Amino acid sequence: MPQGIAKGGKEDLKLSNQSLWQTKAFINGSWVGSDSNATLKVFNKATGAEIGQVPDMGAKETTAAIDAAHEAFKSWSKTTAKHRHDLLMKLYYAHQDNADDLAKIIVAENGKALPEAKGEIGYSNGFLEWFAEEATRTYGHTVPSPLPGIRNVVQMQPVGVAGLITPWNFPAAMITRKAAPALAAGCTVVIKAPAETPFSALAFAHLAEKVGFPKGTINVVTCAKGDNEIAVGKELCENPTVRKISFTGSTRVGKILMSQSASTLKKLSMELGGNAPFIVFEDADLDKAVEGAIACKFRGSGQTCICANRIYVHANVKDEFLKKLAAKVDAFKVGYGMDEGTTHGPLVSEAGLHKVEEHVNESVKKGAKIIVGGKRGEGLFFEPTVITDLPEDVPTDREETFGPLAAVYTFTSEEEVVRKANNVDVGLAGYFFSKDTARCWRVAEELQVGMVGINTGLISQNAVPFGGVHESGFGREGGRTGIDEYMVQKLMVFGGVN
Ligand SMILES: NC(=O)c1ccc[n+]([C@@H]2O[C@H](COP(=O)([O-])OP(=O)(O)OC[C@H]3O[C@@H](n4cnc5c(N)ncnc54)[C@H](O)[C@@H]3O)[C@@H](O)[C@H]2O)c1
Ligand SMILES: O=CCCC(=O)O
Repeated sequence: MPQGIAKGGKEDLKLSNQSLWQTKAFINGSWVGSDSNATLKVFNKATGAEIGQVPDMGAKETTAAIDAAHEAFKSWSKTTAKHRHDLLMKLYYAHQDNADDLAKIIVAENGKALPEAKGEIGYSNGFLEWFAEEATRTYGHTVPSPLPGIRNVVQMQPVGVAGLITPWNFPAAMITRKAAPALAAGCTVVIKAPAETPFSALAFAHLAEKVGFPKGTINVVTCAKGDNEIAVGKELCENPTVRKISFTGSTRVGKILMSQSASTLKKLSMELGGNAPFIVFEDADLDKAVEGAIACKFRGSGQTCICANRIYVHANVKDEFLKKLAAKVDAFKVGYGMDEGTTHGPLVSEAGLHKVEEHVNESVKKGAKIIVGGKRGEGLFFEPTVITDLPEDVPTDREETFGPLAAVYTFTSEEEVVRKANNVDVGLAGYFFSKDTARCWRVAEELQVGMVGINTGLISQNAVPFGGVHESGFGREGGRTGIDEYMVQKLMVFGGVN
């Protein structure tokens, strides 16, 4: 249970590179406070210690950041792809050199355990490297014309200023997954840092400044949750200078941003919530399935958009699966992420904690059985929990828990489980375990999701397209097409070529 209470302030982190810890926002190449001098306090999610304050900005500062990005776009968009590649690689190496410190910043502001934070930094830095390389491959194409004397050329051009709105669950990786392709394409960016975890965003800006990104190419606006967050988001969505919005977060907020962006018809990428099914067929390798469920369900203490939310296990193997799963969950060491041996951290907020508690309590009230955990701990901690015997119409059927709750259902046929798996409005990730090759193809094709893990619980990689279908949003991040989200096709038709 929670350990290390009363520690976790910024000094405890003992950063080798203190300059990574920036406490001002970054606009037009300058570190600035808010116009009103208002600040927002940021807390260590495990210990409750205040770790620092950052400016609480609003629409006015956001407009200044957009103007700066617009000015910088004029020259940045004209740089060669090789130049952008070289600068992004410098940024990649700067991140690699500071990897340990960057991971500690994530532990302090997000709460995940240090090994997992290091994993996030590896993932995050990978986007810088990947998109540095993709910068040089933004090929256009030629099209044979049906008309005489005509030659068609399609060139890829950067869309313009991009507004990037990122969540707290991957404070570093969600920024590089958006900013790296944007910058590689020739766009300039305004990042709205999450209120819960602004320091990783500011460390990113600091390293970008150090390696020589020109002023205005990267701007970071910080703000508190509530009115200012809404004002910043609205300005990004409604300001006609911004030509692209990329958002990762809840479906609820994604819909608001999409409707705000309609006034200026912006190009959009929406990476929204999920409700991932995780299916264990009768013929699955159960040890591998348990390993996959642990990795996928409890990553970030269950606070990832691709976490398993509904674990369906064939009735004939359910008891064995549950026994193995419960033993592993029981062995977690929950606590402050910098403490030796900690495997899992707290939730990010009281609202997040409350949601997990509600999901457990409502399910139990309707007849579900708790196998492990089930209660709040101190502060923002919730015991890693396994429940089973879920009746019809429990919260996990309808929405993602976004917390350390493994809800284990049973099924008896492939048709039944695929139908249940698809019976949600969202479709981000899905997983299943089976040794039957034909079934693997069949179920992978039938699941209505953007990404499917077959005999694995880990699917995230910088080299593959990440994104969903239905109310999980649209657009793909990472992979070969990730840079296209920040580019537009320009058709050039040359006449008189006789
Ligand atoms: N897809 C994901 O990775 C992801 C990330 C965070 C939360 N969620 C989902 O959302 C639920 C609630 O968490 P939450 O309240 O942090 O999610 P949220 O969607 O409210 O917040 C996500 C991010 O969006 C920003 N945001 C919120 N309202 C905004 C607005 N009006 N304009 C501009 N930006 C705004 C915030 O910076 C926040 O960090 C979670 O339980 C989970 O289901 C999903
Ligand atoms: O939660 C959102 C992103 C998760 C991931 O990239 O693996």
